[in-house]
Amino acid sequence: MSVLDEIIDGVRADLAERQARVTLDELKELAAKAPDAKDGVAALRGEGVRVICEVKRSSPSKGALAAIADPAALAVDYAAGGAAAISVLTEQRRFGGSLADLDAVRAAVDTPLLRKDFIVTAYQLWEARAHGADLALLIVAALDQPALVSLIERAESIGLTPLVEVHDEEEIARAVDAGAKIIGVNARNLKTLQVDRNTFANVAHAIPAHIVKVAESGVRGPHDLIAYANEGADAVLVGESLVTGKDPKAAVADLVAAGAHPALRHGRS
Ligand SMILES: O=P(O)(O)OC[C@@H](O)[C@@H](O)c1c[nH]c2ccccc12
Repeated sequence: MSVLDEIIDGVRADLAERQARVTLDELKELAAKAPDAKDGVAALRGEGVRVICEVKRSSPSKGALAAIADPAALAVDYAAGGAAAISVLTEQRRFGGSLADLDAVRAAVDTPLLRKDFIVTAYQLWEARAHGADLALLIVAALDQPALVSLIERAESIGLTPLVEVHDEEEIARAVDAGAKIIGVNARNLKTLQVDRNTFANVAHAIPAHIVKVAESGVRGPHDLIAYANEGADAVLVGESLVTGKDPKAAVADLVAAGAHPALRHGRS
Protein backbone atom coordinates (compact mmCIF):
# COMPACT_ATOMS: atom_id res chain seq x y z
CA MET A 1 0.00 0.00 0.00
CA SER A 2 1.39 3.45 -0.92
CA VAL A 3 1.70 6.30 1.59
CA LEU A 4 -1.17 8.00 -0.21
CA ASP A 5 -3.42 4.95 0.27
CA GLU A 6 -2.54 4.82 3.97
CA ILE A 7 -3.30 8.51 4.42
CA ILE A 8 -6.64 8.13 2.66
CA ASP A 9 -7.63 5.17 4.84
CA GLY A 10 -7.11 7.37 7.91
CA VAL A 11 -8.94 10.28 6.27
CA ARG A 12 -11.95 8.03 5.56
CA ALA A 13 -12.03 6.80 9.18
CA ASP A 14 -11.93 10.37 10.55
CA LEU A 15 -14.53 11.42 7.99
CA ALA A 16 -16.92 8.67 9.11
CA GLU A 17 -16.71 10.02 12.67
CA ARG A 18 -17.48 13.57 11.59
CA GLN A 19 -20.35 12.40 9.39
CA ALA A 20 -21.85 10.63 12.41
CA ARG A 21 -21.69 13.90 14.38
CA VAL A 22 -22.62 16.53 11.77
CA THR A 23 -25.26 15.94 9.12
CA LEU A 24 -24.94 17.19 5.57
CA ASP A 25 -27.96 19.43 6.16
CA GLU A 26 -26.23 21.02 9.15
CA LEU A 27 -23.14 21.67 7.02
CA LYS A 28 -25.27 23.25 4.32
CA GLU A 29 -26.82 25.58 6.90
CA LEU A 30 -23.36 26.56 8.13
CA ALA A 31 -22.19 27.08 4.54
CA ALA A 32 -25.12 29.42 3.92
CA LYS A 33 -23.92 31.57 6.86
CA ALA A 34 -20.24 31.55 5.83
CA PRO A 35 -18.77 34.65 4.18
CA ASP A 36 -19.23 34.50 0.38
CA ALA A 37 -16.49 32.52 -1.32
CA LYS A 38 -13.79 34.59 -3.01
CA ASP A 39 -12.75 33.92 -6.61
CA GLY A 40 -9.74 31.59 -6.37
CA VAL A 41 -8.75 31.99 -10.02
CA ALA A 42 -8.65 35.78 -9.72
CA ALA A 43 -6.54 35.47 -6.57
CA LEU A 44 -3.85 33.42 -8.27
CA ARG A 45 -3.63 34.94 -11.74
CA GLY A 46 -2.21 38.32 -12.68
CA GLU A 47 0.98 40.29 -12.70
CA GLY A 48 3.92 38.55 -11.13
CA VAL A 49 4.04 35.24 -9.30
CA ARG A 50 1.52 34.80 -6.50
CA VAL A 51 2.52 33.17 -3.22
CA ILE A 52 0.26 30.68 -1.42
CA CYS A 53 1.43 30.19 2.17
CA GLU A 54 0.64 27.04 4.10
CA VAL A 55 -0.23 26.43 7.75
CA LYS A 56 1.50 23.06 8.24
CA ARG A 57 2.48 21.48 11.56
CA SER A 58 3.90 18.20 10.39
CA SER A 59 4.28 16.02 7.33
CA PRO A 60 4.53 12.29 6.67
CA SER A 61 8.05 12.70 5.32
CA LYS A 62 9.54 14.91 8.05
CA GLY A 63 7.30 14.42 11.09
CA ALA A 64 6.88 17.48 13.31
CA LEU A 65 7.87 20.75 11.60
CA ALA A 66 6.47 23.45 13.90
CA ALA A 67 4.04 23.52 16.84
CA ILE A 68 1.99 26.46 15.49
CA ALA A 69 0.12 27.06 18.75
CA ASP A 70 -1.67 30.01 17.15
CA PRO A 71 -2.51 29.36 13.49
CA ALA A 72 -4.45 32.64 13.31
CA ALA A 73 -1.34 34.62 14.26
CA LEU A 74 0.70 32.80 11.61
CA ALA A 75 -1.99 33.55 9.03
CA VAL A 76 -1.96 37.23 9.99
CA ASP A 77 1.82 37.23 9.37
CA TYR A 78 1.31 35.53 6.01
CA ALA A 79 -1.32 38.08 5.01
CA ALA A 80 0.88 40.98 6.15
CA GLY A 81 3.76 39.57 4.10
CA GLY A 82 1.57 39.64 0.98
CA ALA A 83 0.25 36.09 0.62
CA ALA A 84 -2.23 35.81 -2.29
CA ALA A 85 -3.88 32.87 -0.56
CA ILE A 86 -3.38 30.80 2.57
CA SER A 87 -3.47 27.01 2.55
CA VAL A 88 -4.68 25.39 5.77
CA LEU A 89 -3.96 21.69 6.17
CA THR A 90 -6.94 20.08 7.86
CA GLU A 91 -5.77 16.45 7.76
CA GLN A 92 -5.18 15.35 11.36
CA ARG A 93 -3.19 12.14 11.51
CA ARG A 94 -0.15 12.95 9.40
CA PHE A 95 -0.26 16.73 9.11
CA GLY A 96 -1.60 17.72 12.55
CA GLY A 97 -4.32 19.97 11.13
CA SER A 98 -8.06 20.33 11.74
CA LEU A 99 -11.16 22.23 10.69
CA ALA A 100 -10.67 24.25 13.89
CA ASP A 101 -7.47 25.61 12.32
CA LEU A 102 -9.47 26.63 9.26
CA ASP A 103 -12.04 28.39 11.49
CA ALA A 104 -9.31 30.21 13.40
CA VAL A 105 -7.59 31.37 10.22
CA ARG A 106 -10.90 32.40 8.59
CA ALA A 107 -11.74 34.54 11.59
CA ALA A 108 -8.35 36.26 11.44
CA VAL A 109 -7.78 37.16 7.75
CA ASP A 110 -9.70 38.13 4.59
CA THR A 111 -7.17 36.39 2.34
CA PRO A 112 -8.59 33.60 0.12
CA LEU A 113 -8.24 30.26 1.93
CA LEU A 114 -7.48 26.84 0.52
CA ARG A 115 -8.68 23.77 2.41
CA LYS A 116 -5.76 21.36 2.04
CA ASP A 117 -6.86 17.81 2.69
CA PHE A 118 -7.45 14.51 0.95
CA ILE A 119 -10.93 15.14 -0.38
CA VAL A 120 -12.79 12.05 -1.54
CA THR A 121 -16.44 13.00 -1.02
CA ALA A 122 -18.76 15.96 -1.56
CA TYR A 123 -19.31 16.08 2.23
CA GLN A 124 -15.74 17.37 2.61
CA LEU A 125 -16.41 20.12 0.08
CA TRP A 126 -19.40 21.26 2.13
CA GLU A 127 -17.21 21.16 5.22
CA ALA A 128 -14.66 23.34 3.45
CA ARG A 129 -17.31 25.94 2.56
CA ALA A 130 -18.98 25.71 5.98
CA HIS A 131 -15.63 26.50 7.61
CA GLY A 132 -14.93 29.45 5.32
CA ALA A 133 -12.65 28.04 2.62
CA ASP A 134 -12.64 29.64 -0.85
CA LEU A 135 -10.61 26.95 -2.59
CA ALA A 136 -10.32 23.19 -2.08
CA LEU A 137 -7.55 20.83 -3.07
CA LEU A 138 -8.48 17.84 -5.24
CA ILE A 139 -5.67 15.32 -5.73
CA VAL A 140 -5.93 13.48 -9.05
CA ALA A 141 -3.92 10.49 -7.76
CA ALA A 142 -6.49 9.99 -4.99
CA LEU A 143 -9.57 9.95 -7.24
CA ASP A 144 -10.90 7.95 -10.16
CA GLN A 145 -11.97 10.03 -13.17
CA PRO A 146 -15.75 10.04 -12.51
CA ALA A 147 -15.10 11.12 -8.89
CA LEU A 148 -12.70 13.86 -10.04
CA VAL A 149 -15.22 15.19 -12.57
CA SER A 150 -18.08 15.21 -10.08
CA LEU A 151 -16.05 16.78 -7.24
CA ILE A 152 -14.87 19.59 -9.54
CA GLU A 153 -18.48 20.22 -10.59
CA ARG A 154 -19.74 20.09 -7.01
CA ALA A 155 -16.99 22.37 -5.73
CA GLU A 156 -17.82 24.98 -8.35
CA SER A 157 -21.55 24.68 -7.77
CA ILE A 158 -21.11 25.60 -4.10
CA GLY A 159 -18.70 28.47 -4.86
CA LEU A 160 -15.41 26.74 -4.15
CA THR A 161 -12.55 26.99 -6.63
CA PRO A 162 -10.84 23.61 -7.04
CA LEU A 163 -7.05 23.48 -7.11
CA VAL A 164 -6.42 20.22 -8.94
CA GLU A 165 -3.15 18.57 -7.98
CA VAL A 166 -1.10 16.47 -10.40
CA HIS A 167 2.33 14.90 -10.48
CA ASP A 168 2.81 13.80 -14.12
CA GLU A 169 1.53 14.37 -17.65
CA GLU A 170 -1.07 11.63 -17.48
CA GLU A 171 -2.61 13.28 -14.43
CA ILE A 172 -2.48 16.66 -16.20
CA ALA A 173 -4.53 15.18 -19.07
CA ARG A 174 -7.08 13.89 -16.55
CA ALA A 175 -7.24 17.25 -14.76
CA VAL A 176 -7.73 19.13 -18.05
CA ASP A 177 -10.41 16.68 -19.23
CA ALA A 178 -12.20 17.06 -15.92
CA GLY A 179 -12.38 20.85 -16.38
CA ALA A 180 -9.72 22.11 -13.95
CA LYS A 181 -9.14 25.86 -14.09
CA ILE A 182 -6.19 25.75 -11.67
CA ILE A 183 -3.63 22.94 -11.77
CA GLY A 184 -0.99 22.47 -9.08
CA VAL A 185 2.06 20.40 -9.93
CA ASN A 186 3.33 18.80 -6.74
CA ALA A 187 7.09 18.26 -6.77
CA ARG A 188 6.50 15.61 -4.12
CA ASN A 189 5.28 12.21 -5.26
CA LEU A 190 2.59 11.35 -2.70
CA LYS A 191 3.09 7.65 -3.28
CA THR A 192 6.80 7.67 -2.39
CA LEU A 193 7.17 11.12 -0.71
CA GLN A 194 10.22 11.87 -2.86
CA VAL A 195 10.65 15.53 -3.93
CA ASP A 196 11.93 16.30 -7.41
CA ARG A 197 12.10 20.04 -8.07
CA ASN A 198 12.33 19.37 -11.82
CA THR A 199 8.79 17.95 -11.90
CA PHE A 200 7.18 21.29 -12.75
CA ALA A 201 9.70 22.03 -15.51
CA ASN A 202 9.26 18.54 -16.93
CA VAL A 203 5.48 18.58 -17.20
CA ALA A 204 4.23 22.20 -17.27
CA HIS A 205 4.31 22.33 -21.09
CA ALA A 206 1.34 19.92 -21.06
CA ILE A 207 -0.88 22.40 -19.20
CA PRO A 208 -2.95 24.58 -21.60
CA ALA A 209 -2.24 28.33 -21.43
CA HIS A 210 -5.68 29.31 -20.08
CA ILE A 211 -5.19 27.22 -16.94
CA VAL A 212 -3.56 28.77 -13.86
CA LYS A 213 -0.36 26.93 -12.99
CA VAL A 214 0.80 26.44 -9.42
CA ALA A 215 4.17 24.94 -8.47
CA GLU A 216 3.83 23.08 -5.17
CA SER A 217 6.40 21.96 -2.61
CA GLY A 218 10.12 22.30 -2.06
CA VAL A 219 10.31 26.11 -2.27
CA ARG A 220 13.19 27.06 0.04
CA GLY A 221 13.25 30.75 -0.82
CA PRO A 222 13.18 33.35 -3.62
CA HIS A 223 15.67 31.38 -5.72
CA ASP A 224 13.27 28.44 -6.06
CA LEU A 225 10.34 30.77 -6.74
CA ILE A 226 12.27 32.41 -9.58
CA ALA A 227 13.17 29.02 -11.05
CA TYR A 228 9.50 27.97 -11.01
CA ALA A 229 8.49 31.36 -12.45
CA ASN A 230 10.91 30.93 -15.34
CA GLU A 231 9.24 27.60 -16.10
CA GLY A 232 5.84 29.32 -16.30
CA ALA A 233 4.38 29.10 -12.79
CA ASP A 234 1.66 31.67 -12.00
CA ALA A 235 1.90 30.87 -8.29
CA VAL A 236 3.91 28.82 -5.82
CA LEU A 237 2.68 26.96 -2.73
CA VAL A 238 5.07 27.11 0.22
CA GLY A 239 4.84 25.38 3.58
CA GLU A 240 7.86 23.95 5.33
CA SER A 241 10.35 26.77 4.71
CA LEU A 242 7.86 29.30 6.13
CA VAL A 243 6.80 27.37 9.24
CA THR A 244 10.36 26.37 10.15
CA GLY A 245 11.89 29.82 9.54
CA LYS A 246 12.31 32.50 12.19
CA ASP A 247 10.30 35.28 10.59
CA PRO A 248 7.43 34.03 8.40
CA LYS A 249 6.21 37.55 7.57
CA ALA A 250 9.62 38.62 6.26
CA ALA A 251 10.07 35.32 4.42
CA VAL A 252 6.72 35.75 2.65
CA ALA A 253 7.56 39.38 1.81
CA ASP A 254 10.87 38.26 0.27
CA LEU A 255 9.06 35.68 -1.88
CA VAL A 256 6.38 38.17 -2.93
CA ALA A 257 9.06 40.74 -3.85
CA ALA A 258 10.91 38.16 -5.94
CA GLY A 259 7.63 37.19 -7.62
CA ALA A 260 6.82 40.79 -8.45
CA HIS A 261 10.18 41.45 -10.12
CA PRO A 262 9.72 43.10 -13.54
CA ALA A 263 12.15 40.60 -15.13
CA LEU A 264 9.55 37.88 -14.52
CA ARG A 265 6.66 39.77 -16.09
CA HIS A 266 7.58 39.07 -19.69
CA GLY A 267 4.92 36.99 -21.38
CA ARG A 268 2.53 37.06 -18.44
CA SER A 269 -1.02 38.36 -18.61
O1 LIG B 1 6.18 22.12 2.73
P1 LIG B 1 6.47 22.36 1.29
O2 LIG B 1 7.53 21.48 0.71
O3 LIG B 1 6.72 23.81 1.03
O4 LIG B 1 5.13 21.97 0.48
C1 LIG B 1 3.90 22.65 0.67
C2 LIG B 1 2.78 21.90 -0.06
O5 LIG B 1 3.09 21.90 -1.43
C3 LIG B 1 2.63 20.48 0.46
O6 LIG B 1 2.30 20.56 1.82
C4 LIG B 1 1.57 19.68 -0.28
C5 LIG B 1 1.34 19.69 -1.60
N1 LIG B 1 0.34 18.87 -1.95
C6 LIG B 1 -0.12 18.28 -0.84
C7 LIG B 1 -1.16 17.38 -0.66
C8 LIG B 1 -1.46 16.97 0.61
C9 LIG B 1 -0.71 17.41 1.70
C10 LIG B 1 0.33 18.32 1.54
C11 LIG B 1 0.63 18.76 0.28
